[in-house]
Amino acid sequence: MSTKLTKMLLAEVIVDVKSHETDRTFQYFIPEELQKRVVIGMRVLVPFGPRRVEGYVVSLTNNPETPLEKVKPILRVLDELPPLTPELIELSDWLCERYICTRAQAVQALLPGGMRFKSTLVIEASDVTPAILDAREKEVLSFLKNKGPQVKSQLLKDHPSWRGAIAKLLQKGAITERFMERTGVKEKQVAYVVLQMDRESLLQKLDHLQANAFKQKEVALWLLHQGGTVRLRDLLAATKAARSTIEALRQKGILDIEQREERRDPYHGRYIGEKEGKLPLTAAQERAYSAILSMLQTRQAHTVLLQGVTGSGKTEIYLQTIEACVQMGRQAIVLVPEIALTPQMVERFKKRFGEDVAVLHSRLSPGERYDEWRRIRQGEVSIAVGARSAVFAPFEKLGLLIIDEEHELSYKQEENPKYHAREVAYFRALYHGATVVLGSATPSMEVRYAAAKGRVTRILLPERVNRKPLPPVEIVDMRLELKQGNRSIFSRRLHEAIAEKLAHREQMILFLNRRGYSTFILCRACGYVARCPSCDVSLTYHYLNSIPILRCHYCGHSEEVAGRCPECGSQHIRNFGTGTQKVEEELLRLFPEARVIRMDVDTTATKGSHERLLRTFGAREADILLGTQMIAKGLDFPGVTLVGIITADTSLNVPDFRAAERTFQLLTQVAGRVGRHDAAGEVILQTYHPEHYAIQCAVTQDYERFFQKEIEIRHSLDHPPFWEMTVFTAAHESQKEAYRLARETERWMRRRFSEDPEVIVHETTAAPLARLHGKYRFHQVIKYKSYKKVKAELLAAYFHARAKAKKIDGVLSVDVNAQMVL
Ligand SMILES: Nc1ncnc2c1ncn2[C@@H]1O[C@H](COP(=O)(O)OP(=O)(O)OP(=O)(O)O)[C@@H](O)[C@H]1O
Ligand SMILES: [Zn+2]
Repeated sequence: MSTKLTKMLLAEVIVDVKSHETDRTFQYFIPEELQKRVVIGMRVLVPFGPRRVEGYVVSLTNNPETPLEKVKPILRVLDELPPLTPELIELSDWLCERYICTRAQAVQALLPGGMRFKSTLVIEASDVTPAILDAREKEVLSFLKNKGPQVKSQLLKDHPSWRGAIAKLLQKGAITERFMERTGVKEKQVAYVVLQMDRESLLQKLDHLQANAFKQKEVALWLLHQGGTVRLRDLLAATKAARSTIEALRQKGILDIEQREERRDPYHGRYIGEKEGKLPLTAAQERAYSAILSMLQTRQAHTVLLQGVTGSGKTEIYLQTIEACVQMGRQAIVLVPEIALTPQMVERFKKRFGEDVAVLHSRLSPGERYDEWRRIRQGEVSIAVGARSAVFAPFEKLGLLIIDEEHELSYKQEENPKYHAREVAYFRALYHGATVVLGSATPSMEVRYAAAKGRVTRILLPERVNRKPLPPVEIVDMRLELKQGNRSIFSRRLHEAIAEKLAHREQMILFLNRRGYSTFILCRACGYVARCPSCDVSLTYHYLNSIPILRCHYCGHSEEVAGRCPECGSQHIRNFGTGTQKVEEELLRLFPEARVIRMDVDTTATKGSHERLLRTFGAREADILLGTQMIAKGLDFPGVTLVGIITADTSLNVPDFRAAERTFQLLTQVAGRVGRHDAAGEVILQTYHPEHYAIQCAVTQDYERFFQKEIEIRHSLDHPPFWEMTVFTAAHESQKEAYRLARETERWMRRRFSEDPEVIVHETTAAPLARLHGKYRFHQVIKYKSYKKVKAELLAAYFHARAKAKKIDGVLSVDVNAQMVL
């Protein structure tokens, strides 16, 4: 026994349990038979309380923390290759520290979601029926008997009032609980038929078969003809053979059936054979390319801001620097915002690099994601293109990390860990001595300011590749339109332009950053506005299969539209404001001959719909592409000669300090969709705020002027990039409790930092979205110059207030380096 013990090694394991109390590593011993496979970074199955959960080995040791008899064993190893590299383990530690999350959350952010091992607590009625049950208990029991086994947490969520009854029924033995386990996605195994002998021996063998075995002969010869290995499914389909025929051949040793792994390919080998060569670079591109290349060669971490107007050929620079990087034996990651939304981008990478590219984004099935991820982990590809989470692509020799449209808010994750892809890229660049390239026509204030301070190298591409000027932008003041009696969505100018383009068979893009039919409905008699019962927002009017319906864009609540005001009974209840559905309806009314494609969250919900709509438009089978911000970036259609901005004001009215920046960026991006090719283009911009600097600068597409103006405002208001901002959000059904909870963090931080000029502790205030999902929300904002200084206290304040939150059933969350404060 004792000799065995000295041989035994222990593993320090992060367990998949969602709680700050279990946020440390646990020791497990490594059974003899798993000695070889339990290595650092490996995913294992371990017992935890009554459950079996997934865990991640972060180190190995021989020093037990508790008596060895009490240490439980690792049950199983879940992968062939450890999914976490040493770098990723370090990165997960950094994520915890930087964004205040649990270690399990940090590790899971690094791995493709589908591979997680899940165990869920299920309850069901037993055979025991106790004599005495109260009404509630009877209700629960009959529910379970009718509906069968239920996931406990879900049931409690749906019926919070059943909690007590369920506990009592468990005590009485009337219901039982058990863990239901589900392993995550696995390699896809496919049955193959493999010939077991060479041609000569096969022909001999077939000669000796009985004369009536002609089907067996036919199948064997077909297999020989196919080269000896085919999928079982294909063989059955091609030869129409029965299973028994195959079995007979197998028993004679002529063939065998093997399970082989088959990669799921989200792009089905598309774009193969459509390889595209590189373009000769323009002088400006060449300068940018050489600058990035020389940084790559230093093998030191560098950051470049590639600031190029729309159509300046940034993508070509990405492609060529990646090629150079791969030739150096290193790897590259390219992040694009919501890649599923830019199939044109994927296409360019696939056509340039073919099989050397893995694509990662949320619209892939879990199996496809897992396989693409494994192609990266196993070193089969050198390039990963994807949305935010692709920044974690498990490459081991990273050279280049490119973030396209660097200013996009979607690079910040809104759930734990609330990381910013740009910051993760910096971490990885430092680890690997890699270069980070941040590309944008309208850089974020943070990055442009860092360039001004010399922390980031700025490279400018001031002109479009083809020297085409940026399109002229014409402002239409909608207040004047109204004064002059035009109540339509379209100004006379825009109306005219649409008619003219239609007559010339030219294409156009119409932009409105608001989906649904109208913004809200209002009773003109009493002022009643239909609001969500659980959120502090008005409901949006939609048409769903031509039936009007009211919807909450935050919680998904929907209800019928009343014909009369539910408050005063008046019939003067009308909808106000304009969404994409209403614009579409108006277009069809005013221009019945126009072929319109509407693109927003509602029309692109199904897989592939986004790509299909864009392809239709690209093939010029439609005249007008109408959409939300989904169509603002990355698109390049030569047939488009007009961009119409229905209203520039939607993002301006958002109660957030980035509203002006957002508006300027969006408008510049949309305007950039036109005039990129031979045909001249124009932009018509409708607004009620023509004098606003964000709109004025967008009209002249003058980024630098915008930056100067905005940076002054940020400075005078103590906003980022001068200060970093962390936000505590407290939520509770009771307004008072929500406020008190947020106040806890304020008090804590004040006590530590009231004298410190480099930390600003703001007063607790109601959140702009003051109620959501039935809970009141309060914000408490901390601003500081150095995260290092506040880190420990932020964490302490969070733990302190979270303990209170637990007692009163409230929710407390913290967002470090918050991007949006809603
Ligand atoms: N060196 C080159 N020679 C010829 N054409 C080029 C060259 N570089 C880029 N192009 C073409 O110019 C167009 C614009 O380039 P690209 O899409 O790379 O610009 P971008 O800066 O990424 O634009 P956006 O930010 O608007 O998406 C593309 O059609 C591209 O094929
Ligand atoms: Zn709601």
